[in-house]
Amino acid sequence: MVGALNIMSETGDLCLELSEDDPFYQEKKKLLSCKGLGVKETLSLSGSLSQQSLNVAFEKLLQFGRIANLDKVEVYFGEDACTSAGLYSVRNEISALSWILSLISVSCETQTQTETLEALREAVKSKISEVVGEEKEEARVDYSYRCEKESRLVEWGQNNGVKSKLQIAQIDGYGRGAVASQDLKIGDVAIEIPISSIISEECVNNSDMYPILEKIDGMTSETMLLLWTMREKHNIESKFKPYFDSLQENFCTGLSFGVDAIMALDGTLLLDEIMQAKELLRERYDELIPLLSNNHEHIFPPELYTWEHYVWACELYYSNSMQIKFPDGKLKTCLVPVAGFLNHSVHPHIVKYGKVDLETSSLKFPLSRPCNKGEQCFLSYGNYSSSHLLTFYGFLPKGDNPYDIIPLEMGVLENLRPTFDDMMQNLGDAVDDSMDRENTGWDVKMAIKFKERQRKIVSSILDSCSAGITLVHGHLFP
Ligand SMILES: C[S@@+](CC[C@H](N)C(=O)[O-])C[C@H]1O[C@@H](n2cnc3c(N)ncnc32)[C@H](O)[C@@H]1O
Repeated sequence: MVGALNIMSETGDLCLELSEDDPFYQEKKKLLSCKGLGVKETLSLSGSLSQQSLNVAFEKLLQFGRIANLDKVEVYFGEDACTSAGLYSVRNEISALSWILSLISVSCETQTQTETLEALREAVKSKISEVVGEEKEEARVDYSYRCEKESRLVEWGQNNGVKSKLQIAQIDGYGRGAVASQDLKIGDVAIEIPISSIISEECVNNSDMYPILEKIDGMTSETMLLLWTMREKHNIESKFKPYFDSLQENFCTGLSFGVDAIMALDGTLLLDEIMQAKELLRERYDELIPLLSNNHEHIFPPELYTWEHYVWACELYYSNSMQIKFPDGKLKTCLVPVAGFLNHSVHPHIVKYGKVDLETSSLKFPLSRPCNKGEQCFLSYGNYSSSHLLTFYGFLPKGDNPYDIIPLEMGVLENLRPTFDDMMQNLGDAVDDSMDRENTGWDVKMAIKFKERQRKIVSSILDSCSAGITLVHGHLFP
């Protein structure tokens, strides 16, 4: 819980409090104070409020909610990431607004507060549509694709306690995705998965691998799970067989980029990111595999632990795993069948999903903004830059990605311009459109697309530098 809000019915006050359990309590306390707010705030909602007082109350509630709902990256950038309109990120805005709504909904209200709270609820809902307004679109479903493996997994889910209000389909530009099968409103749970249907370290702990792996120095629970997955994928008796059968044979992330694609990335920071990630994987593999071959071939069959199988498993975990907080308080890396079909968006419907519900022993995916029947339901994987998404997930998000733009200070504009001029030169000229795209590989196409985007960003930074410099000069030498 990121904060608390209660209504004290006798006085009609609304009390907000930042929870001391918040992992970024100190940082958020500072950010609140920058906005003139404390960790405890009271809003007076007694009687019927004028429109102006209501606006003031809503603004205060939103400012508090935004800071209480900042995630790790947003806390790190803090005020630097805050726009003049007070927005930190779309994810944060949706998160803050749905948080406010959920708190208002559960509050006990007296007769006099009903009207005020209803007006506040309306204000929150209209703000949510304002933030994501342009993002409502029907999913373009490819009906020629017969979702056989996917349907088998959905059926397996139903037999294992999975509840879903989404349908799995092949969607243009996204691979498989989840489409709302009915109109869903804020707070509705789109998918619910019992913990028994989640793949986590428990699976390794209950397997014959565990006694061997636990004796290996420096072995982490993530690596154990990776090794378990590499073998379990081929186990025809596996409880999770329909899940493994539904996975792609090739993930097509940046880690699988071939030489031509790597060359096409020349001059970008992504080239370094991919090369470093690949080298790290190779080093880990070379250290790990000899430890398994020591007399344990029956448990770790060498043909299942090849370099190719290892990269596949790493790509699976990079692109499909989730960090889930379990009732024992531990954060565990998990694979979550069915929910793994949810794609990412910078305008997500689901932002809060990382914690097992104690009452139901299940993982719930509640909506933070409405999703109408026929629309694709999106998750937020996190505030990632395009280079991270391409390296580890193999896609570039639609439209501009706000996390590509590092908050810049006016004072450093002069210093930045030559750096970005150099970067622009290194990126070279735009690719000739007449290039033979028909015979270009998927990886080269993606590399070229990434480079085009980088060119656009660097060019827009150069424009901003020039505009900023002109502005500063204008002030100094009117
Ligand atoms: C958790 S899976 C989601 C389901 C996936 N589409 C499938 O067919 O299995 C993550 C992968 O989905 C794809 N993906 C997720 N969000 C996307 C987006 N906004 N645009 C394009 N592809 C996306 C990427 O290939 C990513 O590695």
